[in-house]
Amino acid sequence: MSSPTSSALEQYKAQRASLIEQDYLLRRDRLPSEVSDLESEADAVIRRIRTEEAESIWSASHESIPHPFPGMEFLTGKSIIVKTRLFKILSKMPKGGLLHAHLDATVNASYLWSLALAQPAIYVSTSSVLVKETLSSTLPSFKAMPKDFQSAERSLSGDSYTPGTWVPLNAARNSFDPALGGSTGFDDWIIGSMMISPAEAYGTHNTVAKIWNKFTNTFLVAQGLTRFMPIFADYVREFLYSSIEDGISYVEPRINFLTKFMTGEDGQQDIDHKKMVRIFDGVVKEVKDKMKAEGREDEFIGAKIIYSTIRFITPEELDWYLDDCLALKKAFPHLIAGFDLVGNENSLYPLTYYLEQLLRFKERVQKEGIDLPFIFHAGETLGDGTEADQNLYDAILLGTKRIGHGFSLVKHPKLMELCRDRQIALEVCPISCVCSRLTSSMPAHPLPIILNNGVPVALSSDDPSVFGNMGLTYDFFQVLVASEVAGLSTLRTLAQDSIQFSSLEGSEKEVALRAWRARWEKFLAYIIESERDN
Ligand SMILES: O=c1[nH]cnc2c1ncn2[C@@H]1O[C@H](CO)[C@@H](O)[C@H]1O
Repeated sequence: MSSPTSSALEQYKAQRASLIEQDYLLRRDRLPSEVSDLESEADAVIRRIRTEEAESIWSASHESIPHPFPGMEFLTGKSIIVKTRLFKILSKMPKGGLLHAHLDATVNASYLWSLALAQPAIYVSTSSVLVKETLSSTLPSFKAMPKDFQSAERSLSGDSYTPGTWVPLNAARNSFDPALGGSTGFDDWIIGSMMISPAEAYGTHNTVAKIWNKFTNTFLVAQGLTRFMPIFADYVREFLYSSIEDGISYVEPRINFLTKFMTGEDGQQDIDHKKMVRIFDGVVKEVKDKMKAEGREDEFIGAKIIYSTIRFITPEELDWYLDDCLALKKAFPHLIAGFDLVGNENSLYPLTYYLEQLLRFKERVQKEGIDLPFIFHAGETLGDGTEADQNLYDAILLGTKRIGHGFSLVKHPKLMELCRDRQIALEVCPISCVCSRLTSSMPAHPLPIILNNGVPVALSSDDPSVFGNMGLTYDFFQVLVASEVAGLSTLRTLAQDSIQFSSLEGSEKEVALRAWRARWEKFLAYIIESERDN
C-alpha cells in the first residue's frame, strides 16, 4: 500500500484544523474570542487541576465506590467531589441566579430538623406500627397543634402505640425504641425520609417511576414542617443565607401553593397565601438590609416567586389557583414572577388538559396589561412522543418564558430552533436528572447539545435538600468535569444566562449583571492567586 503524498497529508491537516476551529466557534461553551488574558490564565489553572485530579483523586480506590470517574452518579460520587481542589475553588465562584428550585426542598434536611426540634408545638404520627424491617419505608407525619392539645401517647414505638395518634415530637424522640436506634435512630429515620439515598436511587428505586414515589414522599414529610409559620420564616432565611454563602446572588424559587392555608404559631391553620407571601417578602427585605449594612449588597440582589400548583387538580380548581396567583401578583407586583404546574409529568395531567383555563388566563393578563408569564416545567421525561414529552409543544405555544428541565427538547429540531430564536432559556438541573434516573451520569447528559445549539441555559439545583446538592457548586462542578471542552467560559456563560433570563426587570438586571461581572473578575484573580499559594 502506498502512503499519501506529503502535500495530501498537509492539506488534510489544514482542513482538519479549520473544521475544528469552525465547530468550536459555534459552541457556546467555548467562545474563545471573548476571553480576557486574566480568564485565559485562570482557565489554564482550572484545566490543569482537572487533569491532575482525574489522574489522582478520581483514579484512586475509594471505599465502597467501585468505579469512580469525574461526573459519575452524584449520590455516590459526592464524597469524592468534596475532597477535590476544584470543588473548593468553585465554591467561591459567583453563580448568578438560581432559577429552578422548589422552595420546600432548598434547606439542608438536618437544618430543617433542628428547626423542628426547637418547636414544642410540633407533633408526629405514623400510619402503621414501627418495626425494624419497615422503618425506612414508613413515613412520619408532622403537624403543629394548638397549646391546649392533649395527646394520649408519649411514644411512637411502644407496643401500645395506636397508628395515627399524634405524639409530641421531643417525647417521641426521647422514647424511641433502642432496638430502632434510640434518639439517633429516630433522627436518621426522619432525615432519611426527606432525602434520597444512593441505595434507593441506584438500587431499590432505580427507575423513573419508582424514584418519583420516593421523591414525592420526601415532600409530604418536609411540608409538615416547613408550612408551620415559625419554621417557615427561619427556613426562607436559611435558604437565602446559604445561597448567598454559595455565591448565588438572586433566587427565583417555585412555591407550591396547593394547600390553601399554612399553620400559624397558635396551631390554627389560618395563614392564607397573602400572609405567607408577606412573610417571605419580609425575610427577603431583612436579608437585603443586613447585607447592605455589611457593605455586601452586591452579593444579594433579591428574590422572586414562581407561583406553582400541582398538575393533578381539576381544570375548575386551576381557575381558583390562577385567580389566586393574579391576586398575589397585584398585591406583590415586585415578587410574583410567573405561574407553573409541577409534579411528575409522566403520570399526572398534561398541559393540554388545562388548555381552556390557561388560554383564558393568558388573554386576561394581556388585556389587563400585567406581566405574569407562564414558566412551565416541560419535557422532564425519557419519553419520546408521550404526553410528558409533548408538554414541550404546549409550553412553547402558550408562550412560556423559560422551560423547567426540558430534558427531552434535544429530540425536537423545530423546538430547539424556536428556543434559540425566541431565546427561551432552559432551566437545566444536571444532578436532579441523575438522581431521578433520567441519565446515568453527567457525561451522558444532553447539556452540551442544548448549549451548543444556541439555547440559553440557567443551571439549577431543583431539590437540593432531597439530593444533597446544596447551593450550585455541585452542579457547576459536574458540568466542568464532564467535558474536556468545558472551561471557565462555559461556567461564565451559564452564570450570565441565569441573570439574563431571570425575571429581574430592566435596571435590577443591569445592577445584577454589573455586580456579577465585578465578582467574576475577583474570582479569576482568586484562582490565579490560589495557584501561587499552592
Ligand atoms: O423536578 C421536578 N419536577 C416536577 N415537579 C417537581 C420537581 N421537583 C419537585 N417537584 C414538585 O414540587 C412540589 C413541591 O413543591 C412537589 O409536589 C414535587 O413533586
